[in-house]
Amino acid sequence: MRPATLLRMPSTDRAEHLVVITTGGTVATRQTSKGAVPRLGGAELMTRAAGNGDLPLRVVDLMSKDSSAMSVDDQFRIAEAVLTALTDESVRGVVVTHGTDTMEEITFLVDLYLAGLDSPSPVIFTGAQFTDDAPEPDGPANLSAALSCAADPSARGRGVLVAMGGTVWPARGLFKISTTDVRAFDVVHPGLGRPSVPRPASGAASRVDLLSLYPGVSPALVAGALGSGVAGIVLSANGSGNTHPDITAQVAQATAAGLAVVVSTRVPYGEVTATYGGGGGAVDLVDAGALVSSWLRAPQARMALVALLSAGADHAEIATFFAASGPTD
Ligand SMILES: NC(=O)C[C@H](N)C(=O)O
Repeated sequence: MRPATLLRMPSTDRAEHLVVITTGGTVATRQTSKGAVPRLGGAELMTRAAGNGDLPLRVVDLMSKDSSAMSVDDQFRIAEAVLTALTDESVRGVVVTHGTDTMEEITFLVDLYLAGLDSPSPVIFTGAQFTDDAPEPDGPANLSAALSCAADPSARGRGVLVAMGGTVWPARGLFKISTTDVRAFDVVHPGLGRPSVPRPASGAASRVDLLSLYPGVSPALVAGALGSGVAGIVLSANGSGNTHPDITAQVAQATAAGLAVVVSTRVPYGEVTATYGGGGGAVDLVDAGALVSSWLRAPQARMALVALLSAGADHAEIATFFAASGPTD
């Protein structure tokens, strides 16, 4: 494989190239006496990668963070960097290196905005499960695969993709399935719709909480969120969107106060449909004013709600978005 070449051209006279945006994550991580932390910048990462063919690379070292430590502002900065890169006509594709812990959120957020653009250029995220100084780091192969994918004409127009562990996944429906396996991800369904959301003028304007529900959960969980100034709540409920009746009463209070409440599930696969009643079923939650996210799991449903509320979407527009996020076939 040919080693990566870094672009050294003035910005006014650029040849076709790929942009690599680095953000940290295990792919850039080394062991220290205080645990593994991101240490490598883009130039060092590129010495380990190939696969970009004849296309030179322009590297943007945007941040160096573990993905679990990202703020929503960081996530919007990453989205902005990708979308800005795509405005340059000489950019054939964008690769983003990122931690795997919250890969499902960032790839989904970027795809929400990419879906509203007229840009077929591939946007490929990648990362690693093993640190750069591990005996067999997976980062170099993943990075090379991401560069190949970004340079591959067949990746054009497919939205944000994730290349890792020898597989390429779409962003919509993605979730992390293993803390250690190189096959780190799966999707709830391979062909989900890609409704877009308008970009807000200045990043995320709305805070959304994600609450995990379980037998015996305290209704104070929802009450606490309601009193904390959030604009929306996503419930990671049980089964096909069910919970305890005490939660339903709190949801009714939250929706009456103007909050958007969206029901998802902690179950990885299958459709969430309002089927059960009994006080805490999804039928009751919908009666209490909640919306159902039939396919997007809680982390991506939360990101959707952050973007929708930041764009000023109302209840009907939020419902339309989730209805359009199911399988297209
Ligand atoms: N494999 C990884 O990248 C995990 C790391 N904690 C991160 O998300 O940044």
